[in-house]
Amino acid sequence: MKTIGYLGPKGTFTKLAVDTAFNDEERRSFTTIPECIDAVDQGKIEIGVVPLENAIEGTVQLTVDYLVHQVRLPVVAEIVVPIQQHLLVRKDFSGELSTLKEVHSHSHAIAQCHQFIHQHLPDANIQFSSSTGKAAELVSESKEPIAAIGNIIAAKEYGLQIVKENIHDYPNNHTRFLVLAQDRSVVSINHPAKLERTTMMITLPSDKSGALHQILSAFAWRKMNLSKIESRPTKTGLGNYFFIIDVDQTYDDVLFPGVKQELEALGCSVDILGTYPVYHLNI
Ligand SMILES: O=C(O)C(=O)C[C@]1(C(=O)O)C=C[C@@H](O)C=C1
Repeated sequence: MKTIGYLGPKGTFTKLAVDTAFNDEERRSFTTIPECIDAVDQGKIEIGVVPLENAIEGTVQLTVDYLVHQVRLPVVAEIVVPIQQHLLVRKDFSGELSTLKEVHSHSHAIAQCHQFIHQHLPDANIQFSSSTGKAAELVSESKEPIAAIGNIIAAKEYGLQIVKENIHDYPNNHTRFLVLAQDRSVVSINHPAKLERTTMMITLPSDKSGALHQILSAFAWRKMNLSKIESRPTKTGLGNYFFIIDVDQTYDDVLFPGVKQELEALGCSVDILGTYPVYHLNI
């Protein structure tokens, strides 16, 4: 039986994404994203699912950085799920929201609810946790008037009440999760894929004027549709960046090798991080 690792503990959005996409594979919870990625890399589990990007807060930098700088694992699928953030407190809490002393959650969840916190919990200390599930667990074990931001499953798993629903600051809140595996044949998601995507990493030669324009031209004249371009530091010195580029089509033997050749001729280095189906799922 295959095992799927996820950012845990129970009640996280990552777990929700896993349960929505997969059937009977075994699940194993990890406290951090790197631990989950390492376990796939070391062959302790076959599949890992980690958050990549949220519609409100953007990229989960830890995931990108760890995959680029530490452990290169193929991305074999992407799962996109809606994200509804709720304010969770213990069932015996009956005070006003303004009396809550602390609000706990994952940094991305906190960021998705900044306005709500600003308006309704101005005196609460913000405490970051390794996941929304961890925050809910912590609140359930505390006697203090504190809250967590998390989902409905976390409320159920940790016996908490939802005092305020849908507290994320913008509608259409979704998160992209990456499915990582050494062998893509072990991954089976029984839903129709919405599209195919290829993620590339491109490092520019230093200080070459017009380099980014030339990179984009290589895709543009081939009519290849980019859905994301983001720069990240190479961690080799100030001003040194690489680009992560998502192309909304599957890797092929004509267009992609052509782009690669053209970019390498410009002095860029090009890596394919994965070519994979994208599943938009409803929880
Ligand atoms: O803490 C969780 O529940 C997670 O699964 C992590 C995570 C994230 O890293 O973005 C996933 C989805 C939400 O956007 C908030 C938090």
